[in-house]
Amino acid sequence: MKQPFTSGARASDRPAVDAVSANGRPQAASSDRAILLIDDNPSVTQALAIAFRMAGHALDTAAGPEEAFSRLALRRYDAILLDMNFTAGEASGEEGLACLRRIVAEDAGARVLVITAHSGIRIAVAAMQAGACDFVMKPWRNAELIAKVEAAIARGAAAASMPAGPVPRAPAAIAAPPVRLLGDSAAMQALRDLVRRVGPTAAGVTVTGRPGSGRMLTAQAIHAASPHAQGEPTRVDLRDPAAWDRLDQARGTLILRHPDRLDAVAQARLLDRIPATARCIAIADGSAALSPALRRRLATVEVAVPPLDGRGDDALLLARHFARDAAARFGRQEVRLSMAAEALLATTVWPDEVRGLALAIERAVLLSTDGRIDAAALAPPSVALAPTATATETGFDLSDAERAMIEAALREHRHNVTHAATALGLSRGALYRRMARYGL
Ligand SMILES: Nc1ncnc2c1ncn2[C@@H]1O[C@H](COP(=O)(O)OP(=O)(O)OP(=O)(O)O)[C@@H](O)[C@H]1O
Repeated sequence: MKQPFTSGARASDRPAVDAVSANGRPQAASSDRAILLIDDNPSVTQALAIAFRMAGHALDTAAGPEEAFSRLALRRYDAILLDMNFTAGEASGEEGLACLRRIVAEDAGARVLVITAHSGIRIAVAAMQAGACDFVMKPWRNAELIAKVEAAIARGAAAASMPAGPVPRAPAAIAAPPVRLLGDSAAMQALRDLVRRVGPTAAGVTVTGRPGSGRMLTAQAIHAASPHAQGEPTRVDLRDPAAWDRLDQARGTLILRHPDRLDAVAQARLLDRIPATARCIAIADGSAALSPALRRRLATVEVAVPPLDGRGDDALLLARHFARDAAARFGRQEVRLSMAAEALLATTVWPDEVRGLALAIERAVLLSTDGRIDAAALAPPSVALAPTATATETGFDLSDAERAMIEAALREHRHNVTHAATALGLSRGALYRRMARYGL
């Protein structure tokens, strides 16, 4: 069971504030520290957001691991506060431990403080063993909690300026967010595991999969898990003759795009040009077209990125992530996906895989006027419920997707056909005809 949050911080508990505004209210000092709180209890997140703001720190919140990894992919946080249970009735701490292990595996420098129940010593110990840097027990005093977070950040900054370890880190304030391969499907968990295993080795790795599925992101994740992580990888698109000159200067990681599209002579030339000390990560449609000699150099291990339609609910998870990202980049409020939009996402095969999905979501965020994305906003005009469109033309399975979208829209609008039709971008008559066709 989750412990109730005690916000009973006395005035003396409150951290000092730097300034007082004209209206006499305390004004938040601005540190450039960014902290992420992962907790599903809105009263905890709201109370702590105020307490941290008073102490001069920005606090972002995530209601659970999915949102947390999305936020962690968008920016680097100086510290992360992690509750250990997210499901009602769950008190084992296993959910928090799994989340902690993934955070630390993807970013060895992450400063994670876990929040445990007052009797949660066993969980606190397991968390420290798994890589947490401190723990806080419920109920806490805000000043104490903030002091612990500040101390963790200070220790992190000191560690970052120490001589480099095997996978050195750049100082948090200037570093880009760590590479995060998002997705909770078994296929994506297996991909992350493989990245973790091959990343630290010197083995040549070829990342294969469909264009737009995340091959470059996977190559970057392998590089990020390697001993060369601090340096920028040298990228060479082998289709561009002018780019070949970069091969000669390559140090550390060399990311080679499309070696499989070279003919046999060019593949032999490539093998001669790759510096002996370079760690190669190739990106290819498949490894079959590589000559045996090049395969030995570039594809000791093949890492296959799964197609998006084999990743279950990941399309939805990614859609929410891209919506969050787009809203931040375009200066829009965060948008919500309607049930019909979610139904569409669950059944659509995007022509350009994850990139196609990201594009559709970004467009929908930009064009949304009411903070939500409906199904009609997601399908490009040529595929949106168009009677002439076919599955082969668009990759969009009309029979399944259309029925699911219509059912979802009707459910969402409590069977008000006019409202459901508007949400779907159809006239009432067109919706009635489709309802009849699907027996709805
Ligand atoms: N699992 C994922 N989590 C988060 N973002 C993802 C994921 N997979 C792909 N993306 C994003 O989708 C876009 C396309 O991915 P990426 O560039 O890695 O594809 P690719 O397979 O290398 O495509 P191409 O070879 O055609 O350039 C990028 O913006 C990438 O960050």
